[in-house]
Amino acid sequence: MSTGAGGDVFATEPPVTGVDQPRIEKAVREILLAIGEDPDRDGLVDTPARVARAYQEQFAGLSQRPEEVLTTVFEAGHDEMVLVKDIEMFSTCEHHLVPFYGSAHIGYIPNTQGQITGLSKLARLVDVYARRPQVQERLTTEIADAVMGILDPRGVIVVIEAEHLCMTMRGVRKPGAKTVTSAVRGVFAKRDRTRAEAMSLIIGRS
Ligand SMILES: Nc1nc2c(ncn2[C@@H]2O[C@H](COP(=O)(O)OP(=O)(O)OP(=O)(O)O)[C@@H](O)[C@H]2O)c(=O)[nH]1
Ligand SMILES: [Zn+2]
Repeated sequence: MSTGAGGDVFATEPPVTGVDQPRIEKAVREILLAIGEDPDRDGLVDTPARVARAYQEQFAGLSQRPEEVLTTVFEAGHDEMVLVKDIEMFSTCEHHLVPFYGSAHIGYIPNTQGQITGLSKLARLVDVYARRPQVQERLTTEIADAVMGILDPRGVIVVIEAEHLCMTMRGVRKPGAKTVTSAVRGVFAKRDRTRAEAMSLIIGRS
């Protein structure tokens, strides 16, 4: 369980360049040739352009910033835990460029002014980081650090459960294996009982 403090996550953000679609098209054509396929046959002729469009979507998070997404901040005077669980997420394993997918759960305890954000904004934040080449551990800590850095809550907990297609369809071939990662900050790192309460709400165990 990662317990490091948030803060410098924004300093490591990649530059916003967007996805270069013509370059992807050229590269995909090369890959098709390299696997011994004919990129000009009927079924494949539009594939490079399709993949370029799909990558535009799959990697859209590279040109989004967490602070653009976690915008709506209310002062609701609520200073107890807020937990959004079972946020469906799809990401791309940066080692093999195949999907890993599953659920993200985000809980936080607002600061003493009761600053909260819109619930959908937490799900949008997951997408900002998931739509990048990722490893699950970094995805988890980046979400936690962004919530910490932007909402300044008393604490945050992020748990992600995912299946990696690189472990399912190739390599070790273990369908069904789930990887669970967590990152806790603030009171969730300091207080066992607070963390246990959140964990029991998230996965029914403490
Ligand atoms: N920690 C971590 N490992 C990951 C993640 N996604 C993929 N991996 C692992 O990254 C490792 C890459 O290992 P390598 O030995 O370089 O690559 P490989 O020969 O394709 O490895 P195998 O998958 O074992 O066939 C594999 O063990 C993957 O299971 C992730 O999100 N987190
Ligand atoms: Zn992989």
